[in-house]
Amino acid sequence: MSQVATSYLQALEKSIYDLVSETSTNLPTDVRRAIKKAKEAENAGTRAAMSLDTITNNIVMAEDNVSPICQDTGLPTFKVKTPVGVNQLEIKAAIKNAIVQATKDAKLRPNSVDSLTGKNSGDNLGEGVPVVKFEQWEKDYIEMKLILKGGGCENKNIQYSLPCELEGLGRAGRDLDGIRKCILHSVWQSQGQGCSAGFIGVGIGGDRSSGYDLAKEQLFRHVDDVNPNPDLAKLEEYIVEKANTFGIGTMGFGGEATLLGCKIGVMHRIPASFYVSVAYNCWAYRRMAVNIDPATGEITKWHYQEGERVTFKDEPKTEVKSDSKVVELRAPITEEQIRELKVGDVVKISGRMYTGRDAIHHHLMSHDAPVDLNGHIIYHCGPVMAKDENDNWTVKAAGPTTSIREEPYQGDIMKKFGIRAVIGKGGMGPKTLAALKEHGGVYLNAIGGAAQYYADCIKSVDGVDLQEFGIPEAMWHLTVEDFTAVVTMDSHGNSLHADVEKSSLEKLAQYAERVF
Ligand SMILES: O=C(O)C[C@H](O)C(=O)O
Ligand code: SF4
Repeated sequence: MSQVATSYLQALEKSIYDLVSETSTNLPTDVRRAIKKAKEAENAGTRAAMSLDTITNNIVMAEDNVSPICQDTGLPTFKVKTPVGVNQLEIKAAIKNAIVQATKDAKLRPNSVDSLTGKNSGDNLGEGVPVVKFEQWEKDYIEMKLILKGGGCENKNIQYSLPCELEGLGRAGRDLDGIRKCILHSVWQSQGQGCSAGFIGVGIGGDRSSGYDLAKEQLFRHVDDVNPNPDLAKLEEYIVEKANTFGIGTMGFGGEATLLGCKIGVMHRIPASFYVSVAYNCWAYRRMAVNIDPATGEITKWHYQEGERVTFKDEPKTEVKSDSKVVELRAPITEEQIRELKVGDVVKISGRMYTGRDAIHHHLMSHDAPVDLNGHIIYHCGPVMAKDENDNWTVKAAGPTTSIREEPYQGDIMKKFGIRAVIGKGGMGPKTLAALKEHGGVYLNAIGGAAQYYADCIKSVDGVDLQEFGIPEAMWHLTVEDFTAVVTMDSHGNSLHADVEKSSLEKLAQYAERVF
């Protein structure tokens, strides 16, 4: 291969690596502005304001450390437009190489799992992973867009087939008003589980797959653009305004900011089908795009950076509200200590905790635990890990994962092993709530996506079990200091999540009347 061709390929790979690293570690300017607006909407001292404080601290830390904003770096999805004549096979190969390198450098979590065997490939490659979609265009440069959309918000995507019946809103018919109801419902059903305050992309029409594609395509629009279709522009504005009256708030803790953006696209459908597809994206809205010179492989432009840059540095700190009790916890914890905790209390944990998520919960149902969990704390977390120069594990990113997935197991496992506390995000359901009451347990909510903030609380990694499940799913033994979380389900039958779900349903029901 000629010298020119080699240096083009090297430069291209480096450009893609930079795109991946930047997307994972540095939120775009338009997203930062939306988060700043959310922060300004919250009353100082509330749980929502404190959570947003943690989120903005985390954004600063991720940028400074050049480390993932959230540990779940998602399913890397590239959309590439190329001038006629550019070799797409070379671009695909360069994307794969860049992904492997970014995974080695802990800019991405190894996230590609064989769906049948459960084996993690370790390098983010796999059948259909990463997702790369090409299109040709008339322009003379390459445009490459990337979105790293995590699993928790992906799980909150929803597709409606009209006509349908919706909780709180009644019948949604095949017209603009039916569409309006579906979109409002989609935000409500997400609660805090997709790490609200979030952004939604909506696709009207198409079939089941093209509808979702259209919804996801909307996530590449600028947060502050205006839809060229006046009906959709009106609907987008309406949805953001009304969704922010639901009172779901950041992480579902209650509050003013629930939805930071709504972008709607439309396409034709066939007579029998009428889909409204909604793609929910967490606040950690990691999407970026670059233009690349096809002669040199160099980046010529970064997108989403227009306007005033919000750094979140040197912002005044929100103090913990005076009526929240702050309790220090250290495992092993007694039942008496747990029974004293009430919903709304803030806990600061120091000492040992163990990670455990989907594979561990499934495993513990039918196996012994590798360590004594009596009185201990399980953290629903799949971290990004790296080895330091002495071959010791270090934590690169470690926020909570969505706890509701463990609902079928959690109560049984707590009782079986004597676990006293679980930390996660988004809350859990009635089965776990009943078990917390019976056994003397507590659910602690951490701030989803705040992976740098929590990684900083982890002072050492003292061991690991069940590593065969892959890095995110292994049981990591961590020593933490001042790891802060909020009691959102206590041992007296109280659940903030159940309360917010109920009150937000009442708010949703106020919008049942026809508007469009
Ligand atoms: O997989 C994770 O670490 C988190 C996930 O994105 C989630 O929101 O549950
Ligand atoms: S943990 Fe939250 S912020 Fe991170 S990917 Fe999942 S939904 Fe997004």
